[in-house]
Amino acid sequence: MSAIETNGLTKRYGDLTAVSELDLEISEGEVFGFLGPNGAGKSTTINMLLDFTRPTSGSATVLGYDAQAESDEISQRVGILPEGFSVYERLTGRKHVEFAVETKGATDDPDALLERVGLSSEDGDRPAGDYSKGMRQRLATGMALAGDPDLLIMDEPSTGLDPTGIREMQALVREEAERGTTIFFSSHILEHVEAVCDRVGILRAGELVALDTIEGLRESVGDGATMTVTATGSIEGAVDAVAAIDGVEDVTATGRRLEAVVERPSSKPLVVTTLANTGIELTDLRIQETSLESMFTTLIEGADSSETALAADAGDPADRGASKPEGNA
Ligand SMILES: Nc1ncnc2c1ncn2[C@@H]1O[C@H](COP(=O)(O)OP(=O)(O)OP(=O)(O)O)[C@@H](O)[C@H]1O
Repeated sequence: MSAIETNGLTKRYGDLTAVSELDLEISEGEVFGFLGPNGAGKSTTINMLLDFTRPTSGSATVLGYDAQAESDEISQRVGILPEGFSVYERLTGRKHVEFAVETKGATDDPDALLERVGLSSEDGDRPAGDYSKGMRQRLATGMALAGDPDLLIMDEPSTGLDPTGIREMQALVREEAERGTTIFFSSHILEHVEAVCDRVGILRAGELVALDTIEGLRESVGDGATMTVTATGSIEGAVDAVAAIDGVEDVTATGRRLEAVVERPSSKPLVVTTLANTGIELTDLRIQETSLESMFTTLIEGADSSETALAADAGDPADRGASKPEGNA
């Protein structure tokens, strides 16, 4: 059974197609990164999976249940970290978690859940209105973990977290995945997605423009990594042999140093074996990968464009367009 399956899932708001004919299949236990610039349709997709928004056409199943007809079954088994989570100012953090545990009909120890997300028992005693942005995000994550969900849906989970918080969040995602939880993780912070996701889907203006592992995406986009090798003696005689390798370009050598641009990851080891075959002994090898940012720019905007809303840095979340659940009425 797939954890999430969508077939032709489409949402239109008047003339605007927020999500267009989305076909996705996410396996159980997979950590899936859902990427895209602001307004690409990530939250709208999540809202349809959780039946907060009704699709215009198409269908979706979550944990084998129909997203519309069986949304109650789904909500019992899914932990949700919503975008723009707001707290009940006067209620303590612990009360929030207790509420989440009760809603799930579960028996988790609230303090254990708080501890898992880096909040102490003393933090749990404080009104959540006094929490910092990062603490609120941790609290929301603790609430999402109530009842040991089979699927965690996290909309921009790193919002408001400091670098330590981000590392802890990534560790938590990995831990959950090891326990067999499927994780659907929406973000536009590429590094965070690369750090934890098995596969990524990239949405652009409601359309899925890529679906692969990060490594697979590098392969398909053309990696453009720069390899610099240093040899024990002159390496200039090896330029032609290296330039003849498929996927290797712009080979230059001066003295003991050779530099080449490698378009495909699979060509990198070929550079090393080719040099070894010509009897050259290497003392150093450096690879400067293309930044994730430029790779995603290529995927989203096309190679010629310099403009992209997708950034390596999230910027201020307050600047992002909020998409609130619209309810089913
Ligand atoms: N209730 C609504 N009514 C009208 N348009 C909407 C509504 N909700 C979303 N949209 C539009 O649908 C498109 C997709 O929005 P969505 O919030 O899904 O994007 P997103 O990828 O989650 O963006 P972000 O990264 O900024 O959160 C946007 O153009 C948005 O303005």
